[in-house]
Amino acid sequence: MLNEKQRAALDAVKGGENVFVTGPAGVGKSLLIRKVLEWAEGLHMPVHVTATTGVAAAIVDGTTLHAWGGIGLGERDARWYAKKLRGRGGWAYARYRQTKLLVIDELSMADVTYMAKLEHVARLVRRDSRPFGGIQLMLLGDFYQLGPVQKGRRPQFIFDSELWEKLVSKTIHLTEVYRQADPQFVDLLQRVRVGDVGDDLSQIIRSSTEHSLVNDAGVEPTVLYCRNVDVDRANKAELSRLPGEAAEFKAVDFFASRAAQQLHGGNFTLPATLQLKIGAQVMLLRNLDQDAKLVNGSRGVVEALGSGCVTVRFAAGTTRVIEAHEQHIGGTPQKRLASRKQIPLRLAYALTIHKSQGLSIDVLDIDLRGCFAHGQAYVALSRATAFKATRIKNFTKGAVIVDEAVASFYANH
Ligand SMILES: Nc1ncnc2c1ncn2[C@@H]1O[C@H](COP(=O)(O)OP(=O)(O)OP(=O)(O)O)[C@@H](O)[C@H]1O
Repeated sequence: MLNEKQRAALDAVKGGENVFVTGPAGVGKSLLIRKVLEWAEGLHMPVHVTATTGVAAAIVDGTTLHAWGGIGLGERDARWYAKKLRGRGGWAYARYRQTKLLVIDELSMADVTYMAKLEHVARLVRRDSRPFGGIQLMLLGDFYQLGPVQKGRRPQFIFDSELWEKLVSKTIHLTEVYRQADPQFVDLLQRVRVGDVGDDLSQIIRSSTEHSLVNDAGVEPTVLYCRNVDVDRANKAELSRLPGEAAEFKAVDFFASRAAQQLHGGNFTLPATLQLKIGAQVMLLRNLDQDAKLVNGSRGVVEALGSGCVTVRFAAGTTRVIEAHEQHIGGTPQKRLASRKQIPLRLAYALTIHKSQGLSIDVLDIDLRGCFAHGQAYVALSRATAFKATRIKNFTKGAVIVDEAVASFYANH
């Protein structure tokens, strides 16, 4: 059952508004997307669900916004893309023409320049001068979570651009947090979210290092790190500790052209090579069975290795044979543009905080050493479902970084 604010958001979408749905982590933004889809399916309304990153897209069973847009990184002039899309006809063109409602999840990570280019291309392709060429938008995200990745620079948030007023006609704040049941933990997270971390709170957070994390069905907690190097090191070290030779699964890639390869080759969420041993801790990379709680982010332990399949005992209690899955980027099932076939698993001893945005993680070990980005500590902590099942190492007040622009956006909206 949707709560009042979730219903208001759904009604605003039904009423044709360009809605921005925001609020803390775990308030049901992703759930709302599923409700919008159910409504739109009943009307046979063409809706496209996208997210700003591949990981976030997999959580809501959508594609990346880049795959929807079909303009690569958008480095050229909007007119050039519009001409090319029109001239080629094809699916990218049809997507622009047919989409009535475009859902964009994890908007906080949207790149402003890219979004402005996409909006302009949509107007040109659809020959419609309204914002986004008249495509209705449902935008979701929390700007207190991670922002766009811009090396060495302060992130530029989309709400700070001229585009914002054009894109959003209504903002709805969801406030009821569902991911965590304990009100004290919810309050702790709210304070970390806005950077209100005093000595009292720091002490409580540091006391979490004494929590003994219970293993659910023999699955070790996943450690969230700030940096890729720490994640790779931890995953390799843990795998090498297991006895025996690792089995290697190589992905089978398909690209319709060299351009498709250059554009999409690095965008798959499935790994190019996957090394596993019996006993290895893994994470599922696709939504396999919602009812059995086998979703993107579900963790388990490898029980058996077959040829082209892996048996995993999941923390939720189920054991499943996981077979290769084909991930498509761009194109359509009839006309592939880029695809990768691979077992949808990755080693899950460790994960970067950036890759965890959007996930719920039941038993969580966090190492905040080297925290460098706005929202990073909050994203890590808010993945947890219970404080007692969370351990936070290397916490300092300095790890909680809040961009002033975000604070003033929420003060004014
Ligand atoms: N109205 C509701 N009643 C009961 N449970 C709900 C409701 N809305 C959401 N939930 C549950 O709360 C949990 C968190 O929801 P969801 O993942 O959609 O949050 P989110 O806002 O997208 O989080 P994040 O910002 O971290 O991506 C999910 O398990 C979801 O099923």
